[in-house]
Amino acid sequence: MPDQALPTGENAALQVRNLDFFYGDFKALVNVNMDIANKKVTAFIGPSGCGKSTLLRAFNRMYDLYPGQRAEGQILFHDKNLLDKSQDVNLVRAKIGMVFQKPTPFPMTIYENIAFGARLYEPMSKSAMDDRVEWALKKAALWGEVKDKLQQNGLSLSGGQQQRLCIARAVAVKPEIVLLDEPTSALDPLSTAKIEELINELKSEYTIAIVTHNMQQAARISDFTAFMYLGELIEFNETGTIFMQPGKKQTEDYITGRFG
Ligand SMILES: Nc1ncnc2c1ncn2[C@@H]1O[C@H](COP(=O)(O)OP(=O)(O)OP(=O)(O)O)[C@@H](O)[C@H]1O
Repeated sequence: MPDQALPTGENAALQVRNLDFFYGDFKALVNVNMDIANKKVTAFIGPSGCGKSTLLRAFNRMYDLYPGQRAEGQILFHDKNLLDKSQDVNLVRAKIGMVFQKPTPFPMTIYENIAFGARLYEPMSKSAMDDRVEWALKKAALWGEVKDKLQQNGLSLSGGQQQRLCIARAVAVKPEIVLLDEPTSALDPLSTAKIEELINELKSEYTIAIVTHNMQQAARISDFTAFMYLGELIEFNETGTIFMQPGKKQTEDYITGRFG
């Protein structure tokens, strides 16, 4: 018996409907349908090239930056299709933030790494910004390590700290959803554990979608897991069910390491 029902309608932060995605003529996502649960962690797993990052990048229209890439179908966010050209893409990205595989701090101070994005979306006084920077760094469990060196370059931090800085930068804009694309694959086990702990804390306030190649990580931190293969969503369920009683042979083969 799953300990939580699959998200539907009112408890979904995003509703994905008949989503196809194209890189030029190549169809990388085929008719994806799923709901992303509000204030839960949803993990995306599957072999390399199955479309996990493509799906995540559709959630905040990151692909819009690249000519020749297009999504068809619907991703409903507060009852509106965020794929519609009429939707303000900057607003979508303010509400749906993203953290990438490789830590990507801006080449500026730790303070400015946080303040830069926050300022773009919400002009505020210096003291309000000081508070926001401290708040975001605390949310990302980094404040204690950097509070005395906020004017140091963000690139001077360790890889794990840089990734937490990127999470702080995403959170500083006060998004509703945080997308994490393999956020720990470039990190050592200790930094990975810190980020996993952080994800667990963040989910009380944010909806989180994470792509991971690490099966144990998906099992440890997610409430729901989606298994993808060749651009299709093969199976989506409560994480315990996916790992203990997968419904499809392909899912079972993947999680037991028989392919992928
Ligand atoms: N910019 C691009 N142009 C053309 N095809 C692309 C592009 N990016 C991805 N693809 C193709 O789309 C498919 C899905 O790629 P995607 O990066 O979403 O997979 P993934 O599951 O995230 O893989 P990985 O686990 O290796 O990161 C693959 O066949 C890939 O080759």
